[in-house]
Amino acid sequence: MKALSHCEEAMDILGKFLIKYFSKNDVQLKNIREDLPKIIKCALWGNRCDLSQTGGDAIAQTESPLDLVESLQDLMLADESSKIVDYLFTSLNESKDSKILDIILDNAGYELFTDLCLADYLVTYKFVNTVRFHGKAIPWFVSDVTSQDFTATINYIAHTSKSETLKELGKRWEGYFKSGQWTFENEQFWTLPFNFGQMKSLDNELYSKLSESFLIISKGDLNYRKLVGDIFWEPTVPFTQAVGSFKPSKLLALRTLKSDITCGLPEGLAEHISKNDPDWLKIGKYAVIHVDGL
Ligand SMILES: O=P(O)(O)OC[C@H]1O[C@](O)(CO)[C@@H](O)[C@@H]1O
Repeated sequence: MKALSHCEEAMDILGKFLIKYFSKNDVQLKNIREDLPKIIKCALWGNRCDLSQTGGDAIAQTESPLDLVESLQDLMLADESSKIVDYLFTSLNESKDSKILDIILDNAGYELFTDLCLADYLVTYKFVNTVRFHGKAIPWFVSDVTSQDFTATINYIAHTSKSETLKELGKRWEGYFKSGQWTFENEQFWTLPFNFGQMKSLDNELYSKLSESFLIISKGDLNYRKLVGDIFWEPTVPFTQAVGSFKPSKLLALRTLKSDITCGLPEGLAEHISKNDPDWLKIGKYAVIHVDGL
């Protein structure tokens, strides 16, 4: 909760941006096309704020999240966000009313706030109709979201926060849960010692559930490791190949690098960075956006 309340200033900036947007009746598609990648990248960089990086001490995100997106662009080693934006826009014209977004969550605190903002943006502009948030059944990797964290976060934002904007946003989110448009689920698979490639054979029910999805978003470093089998791939091996048999639906992975697994990088980039920045793989400074199925 400290990690969340310490970031109130940054949350307020992002919250104001969204609320201003949501209250306009004449939002142009061209503005959404420009802003959607920024909201996606706010959720990406939210993954820097991870208590496992500081041995449990709260990290404060104090800068404007939207300014950060621009200033951190050079630290993105792969950025396939345009593929996902194209996919979302192309599908806007489909009359399907059952587009499910699944978000495989990572950390509570500021990161969860940015995930909720992204979900709200995608629901508000009808890119998806429902959202299933997948958290952990037991506490996991210091700050991973459990059901208690999830409820406490929405409660804090809707009722305790000092910002009227955040309160408004929190109440919108309570409404989504009341109506059943958003749900929180915490299947056991996420805290079992298996890679996602093993899901189909070990937890077919979950795999089938994810197969209904219009888009799956995987957050963070550990989920990414599980996606690519926790294998030391050559850095240039395509992400799609590293993901292997885990193909329930289209997939978007948002990860800041905190462990020594890489893939999907341009030729020579890994060698170049490791010369100048030997700890590059472990400090959450660099990031990737990878997609599969597109
Ligand atoms: O919260 P995230 O982004 O999944 O980070 C977890 C990562 O942090 C570490 O615990 C330490 O950096 C890694 O072993 C692990 O992959």
